[in-house]
Amino acid sequence: MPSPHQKSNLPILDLSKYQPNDPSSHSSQEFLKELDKTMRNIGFFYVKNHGIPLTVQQDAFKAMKAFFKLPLEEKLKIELINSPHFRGYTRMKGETTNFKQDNREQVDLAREQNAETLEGRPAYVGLRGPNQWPEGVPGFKEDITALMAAMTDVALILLRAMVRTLNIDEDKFMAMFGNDYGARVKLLRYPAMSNEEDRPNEHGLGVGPHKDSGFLALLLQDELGGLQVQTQTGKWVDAVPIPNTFVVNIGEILERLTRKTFVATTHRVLTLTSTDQDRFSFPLFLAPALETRIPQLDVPLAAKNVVSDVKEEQLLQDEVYGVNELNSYCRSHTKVAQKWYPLQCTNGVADKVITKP
Ligand SMILES: O=C(O)CCC(=O)C(=O)O
Ligand SMILES: [Fe+2]
Repeated sequence: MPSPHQKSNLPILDLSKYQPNDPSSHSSQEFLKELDKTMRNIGFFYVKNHGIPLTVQQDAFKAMKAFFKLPLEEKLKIELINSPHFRGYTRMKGETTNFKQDNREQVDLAREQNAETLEGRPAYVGLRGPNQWPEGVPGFKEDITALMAAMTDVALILLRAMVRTLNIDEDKFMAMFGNDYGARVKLLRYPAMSNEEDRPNEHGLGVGPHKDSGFLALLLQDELGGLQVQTQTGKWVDAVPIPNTFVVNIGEILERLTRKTFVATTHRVLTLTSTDQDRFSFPLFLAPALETRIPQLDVPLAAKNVVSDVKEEQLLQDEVYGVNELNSYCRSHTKVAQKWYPLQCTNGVADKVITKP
């Protein structure tokens, strides 16, 4: 079982203070100052007054719960293995993080895109494509899409604000990933420790320690808890659920870009022993276009000694973002990766080679 942890007062930022069209206003400046401080320290915070209506949040959660209640054979109709774009359903314990099986089931979705010809192109192009939508839950696509879209808007506002705190030209920065940014979501169900049918593994981790690979993640969690963040000194603290807030954490791109001025947050989810209810959450991951070469900004390497349970070799290895994203699928969804990318995912590491015709 994971080691004991401590509760902490993680920062809560008020997004209504920030006016993206008037970043010099007093309240915008206040928000940016607080954001800057948070980003340089824990790199993890709650956002309140985000403007996403409760009904949008609740409808999406209802749709997600209804999907997970469907019989397994129904869920398997949209299984991830059908999709070279890594979109679809993964059954309980079907994913691996930090070398351990996760205790969760999930649906992966992303911005709706057309599949592209792969011939003569880098393998990661295959990550773009359509979603698999289930048929058994009326209104599922609409409800999930509505929350996804609203969260993408908030994530983009936050990213621009983060860029602003670094004194970088926002538009120049944004042009780097243009209209083709990636916005992926996961619908997640973590069974309770007492769940007989889906008994979690004894290691007690819903998902093991990891950093998210993109710019940032925005997450809506239910009221049960279990999410934890690792501080830069290595302590695990509870991200206690706060109603009508979203949780934000920094991804690896911002760490690489800023030469560790911002450090990607290490986090994990515990399977709680104190509740007999299943936990649900809905993270959105904002990332650059797959082709983007991730530069390093002209800033000094931050002199920080950051403790993390995530090993360096699990982190971004390549300057092309798409190579990293495919890399992480090679590790987390081995079977799907072996079916669609057998050459590229040799030894669990995505090859840079152009797809063979
Ligand atoms: O479910 C959560 O609270 C966190 C999920 C997460 O960190 C992830 O899927 O990357
Ligand atoms: Fe995560």
